[in-house]
Amino acid sequence: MISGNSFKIKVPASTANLGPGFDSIGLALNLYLEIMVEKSERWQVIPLSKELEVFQNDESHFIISVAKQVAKKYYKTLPPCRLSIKSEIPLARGLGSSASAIVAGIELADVLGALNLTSQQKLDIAIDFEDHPDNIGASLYGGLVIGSKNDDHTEIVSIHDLPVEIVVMIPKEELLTKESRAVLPDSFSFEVAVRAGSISNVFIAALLSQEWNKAGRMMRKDQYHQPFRKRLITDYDQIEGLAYKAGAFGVALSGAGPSIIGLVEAGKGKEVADNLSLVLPKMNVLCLSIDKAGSLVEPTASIPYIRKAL
Ligand SMILES: Nc1ncnc2c1ncn2[C@@H]1O[C@H](COP(=O)(O)OP(=O)(O)O)[C@@H](O)[C@H]1O
Ligand SMILES: N[C@@H](CCOP(=O)(O)O)C(=O)O
Repeated sequence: MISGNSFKIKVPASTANLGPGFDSIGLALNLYLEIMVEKSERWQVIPLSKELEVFQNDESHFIISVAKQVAKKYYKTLPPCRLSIKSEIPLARGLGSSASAIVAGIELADVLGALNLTSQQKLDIAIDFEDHPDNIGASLYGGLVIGSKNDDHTEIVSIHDLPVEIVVMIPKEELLTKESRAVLPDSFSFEVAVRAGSISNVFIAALLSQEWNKAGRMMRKDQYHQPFRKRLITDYDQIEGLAYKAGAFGVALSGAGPSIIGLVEAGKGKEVADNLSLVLPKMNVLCLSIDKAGSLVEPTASIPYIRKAL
């Protein structure tokens, strides 16, 4: 439990779906949203990253608004603070920036309102803001998460020892998740739903048993969203081919896009990313690893990170 007048919140980015795990599978990435929080006379936001300068700098800021809504659920009022925010997570590129912001808002409310929420409670609250557990689950728990949202409860399994690196190919253009969800069908036939579910099942089983090529084949066969979203992504098929050729065992749209991920066996990511950046000069190609900690809160006195209540 953090007390005192200043603390820091750190939340990882995430990539969702990994192809066939639509709205269910997420992976936390080592790119971070970081917020220094200090008590103040009024709510104030100081953006420390250029990309964040577009947002409101008062209490209408998204992260503060989430925190206030969470506090209200518990009949609490939060004391005003100054938030100095920096972020390595590009906005609207399919790397879960909105989920990271939501998780940061929940952590903010938890500390300032002394709510002492468990991870499961944070997850159930986060689901009210973003209806699918893939990104928020990964940002909260770290690692690989497989989640299922049901009427009153969200179940999550999180796995922290997957020997995989992630090469992310990020275009300059943004694509809002809302727009990318708008091209998806309203329903599937029973036959397609069964096939799509079986592909997702084999994918996750193959990934966990480290049958990399089988996992990669299943990523390519996704039926839920990629066939419909590909047309929104410039040169998807060509980039997918280049990523396989460079050594990725599986390639997929990152979340709702437009970024594309290549999954690579641990230790080979840098070489694959270096090769891809040569052939994709217009994209920002990063070699990332899996964040294992999930969201963290630490006092700014710089004592080691404190884990949240489980
Ligand atoms: N750090 C942040 N501060 C304020 N708003 C944010 C932040 N990060 C994300 N958002 C909001 O989330 C939107 C992007 O969400 P979304 O379309 O779901 O893409 P992403 O794939 O990055 O999550 C941004 O345009 C912004 O409105
Ligand atoms: N399952 C969601 C994931 C959206 O991720 P984001 O990082 O693009 O917000 C979807 O595919 O719509």
